[in-house]
Amino acid sequence: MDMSNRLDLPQRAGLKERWIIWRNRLLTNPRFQSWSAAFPLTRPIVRSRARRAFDLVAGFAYAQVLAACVEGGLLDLLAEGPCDTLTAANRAGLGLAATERLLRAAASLGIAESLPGGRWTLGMDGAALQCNPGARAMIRHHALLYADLADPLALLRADRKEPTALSDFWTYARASATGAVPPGKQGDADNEPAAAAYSALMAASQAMVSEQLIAAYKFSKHKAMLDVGGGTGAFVRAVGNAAPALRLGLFDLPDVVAGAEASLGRDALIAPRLALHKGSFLHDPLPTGFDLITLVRILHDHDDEPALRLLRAVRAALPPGGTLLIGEPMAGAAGGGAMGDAYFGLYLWAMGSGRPRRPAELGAMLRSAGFSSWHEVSTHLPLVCGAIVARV
Ligand SMILES: CC(C)=CCC/C(C)=C/CC/C(C)=C/C=C/C(C)=C/C=C/C=C(C)/C=C/C=C(C)/C=C/C=C(C)/C=C/CC(C)(C)O
Ligand SMILES: C[S@@+](CC[C@H](N)C(=O)[O-])C[C@H]1O[C@@H](n2cnc3c(N)ncnc32)[C@H](O)[C@@H]1O
Repeated sequence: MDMSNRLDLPQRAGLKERWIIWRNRLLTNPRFQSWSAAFPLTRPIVRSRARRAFDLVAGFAYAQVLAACVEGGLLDLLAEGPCDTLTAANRAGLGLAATERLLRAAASLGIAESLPGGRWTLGMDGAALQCNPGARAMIRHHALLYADLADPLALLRADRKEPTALSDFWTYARASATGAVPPGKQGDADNEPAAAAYSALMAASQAMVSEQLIAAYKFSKHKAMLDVGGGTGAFVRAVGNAAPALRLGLFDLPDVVAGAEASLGRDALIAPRLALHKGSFLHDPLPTGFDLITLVRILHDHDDEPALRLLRAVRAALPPGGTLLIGEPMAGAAGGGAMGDAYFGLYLWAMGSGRPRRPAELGAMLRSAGFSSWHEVSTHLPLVCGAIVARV
C-alpha cells in the first residue's frame, strides 16, 4: 500500500492531527531513524523506544518464560530460598542446560535473580507474583487464551458465536451473547464441573480485587449488601469480615450457588447473616431488601444489551436512595496501561461476549438504566480493579 498520499497533511486537519501525521512521517523515515540513533542527545530516546518496540514483538516469549517458571514450580522453589541450578532442574523435571537457559531468561525478565556461587533467588517481579496466588492462577489459565490467540486475525474474522477455548470455559458467555438461558440455570448436572472450574479461578483471583474495593469503599455504612454474580462467595466473605454488622446476600446461577453453600455454609462469622439466591440475572428479578448491590467483574462479561438489562434489574431491586457499586478493570484506567483495551479487549472478544468499558461509558449506561447519579471511586491499583458508585 502506498502510504505517501495518506500521510500528506490534509487541508482541514486539526492541530493535533497535523502534529501526529508530521510526527509519523518523521518516525517512519529510515534516514531520521539512523540520524537520531547516532545523535548523542536523541540516542537515549531511540534506545528506550527500541526496547519498547522489542517488548511488543517478543511479549509472547516473555509470557511463556513466566508460564514455564510457574508450571515448572520454579517460582515456588525460589520462594523457599536460594537454590542451585541442579535443585531447580530436579523440581522442574528439566535437564541442566534447559534449566540454566530458563533461569537466565527469567533473570533477564526480573522473575529470578542470580546470586554468587551459581545460585538463584526470586527477582523483584517474581517476588510480587509469588505472593499473588490470583496472578499465578491467571498465568496458568492463559494457556486457553493463548490457544485462542494463536491466529489473531482468524479469531477476529470468525463469527463471535463460534466456540473457542475461552467460551467453552466460561459456559455462561455464549448464552449471554445469544440471548439463550445460561447452562446451569436449571441445575443441569453436566454444567457443574465447568461452573466449578471457572468459580475456582475466580475465587483464587478474588483476594486482589476485594483488597482494592475494601480499601476504596466504606461498606460498613450500609445495612445489607447483595453481591450479584457473587460466585462461590470470596467477595462476600472478605466484605463480611471487614464489615461485621452487614447483612449479606449472594445471587448466582444454581450450579455456582451450590459451591457458595459448600464454601460459606460452615463459616461461623458469615453463614448466620447470609442469604443465598439462585437464578439468572438476565432472566429473573433480583431479590429486594438490600441497600447496596455489588457487581464485581460482571458487567464487562456482557455485551451492551444484556449489560443494560442487568443494570435495569439492579435499579429495580434497589430501594430509593440505594447504591450500586461496580468493581471491575476498566478501559483507559490511569496507570493501567494496555490492560483494558489490549488485554481485556482481546480476552473478552475470544470469550465471545462483553467488552472492557471506560468509566464514562458505564456512566452513560447507568443513566439510561435510571440511576440518578454516578461517580468514579479511585482504587490503589486500577490495573486490578476500578470502581464506580451509582445512586438510585
Ligand atoms: C524494597 C526495595 C528494594 C524497594 C522498594 C521499592 C518499592 C516500593 C517497590 C514496590 C514492589 C512491590 C510491592 C510491587 C508490587 C507489585 C504488584 C502489586 C503487582 C501486581 C500484579 C498484578 C497482576 C500481574 C495481576 C494480573 C491480573 C490478571 C492477569 C487478571 C486477569 C483476570 C481475568 C482474565 C478475569 C476474568 C474474568 C472475566 C471473564 C473477564 O469476567
Ligand atoms: C467473572 S465471574 C465473577 C465472579 C465474582 N463476582 C468474582 O469477582 O470473583 C462472573 C459470575 O457471574 C455469574 N453469572 C454469569 N451469568 C449469570 C447469569 N445470567 N445469572 C447469574 N449469574 C451469572 C457466573 O456464574 C460467575 O459466578
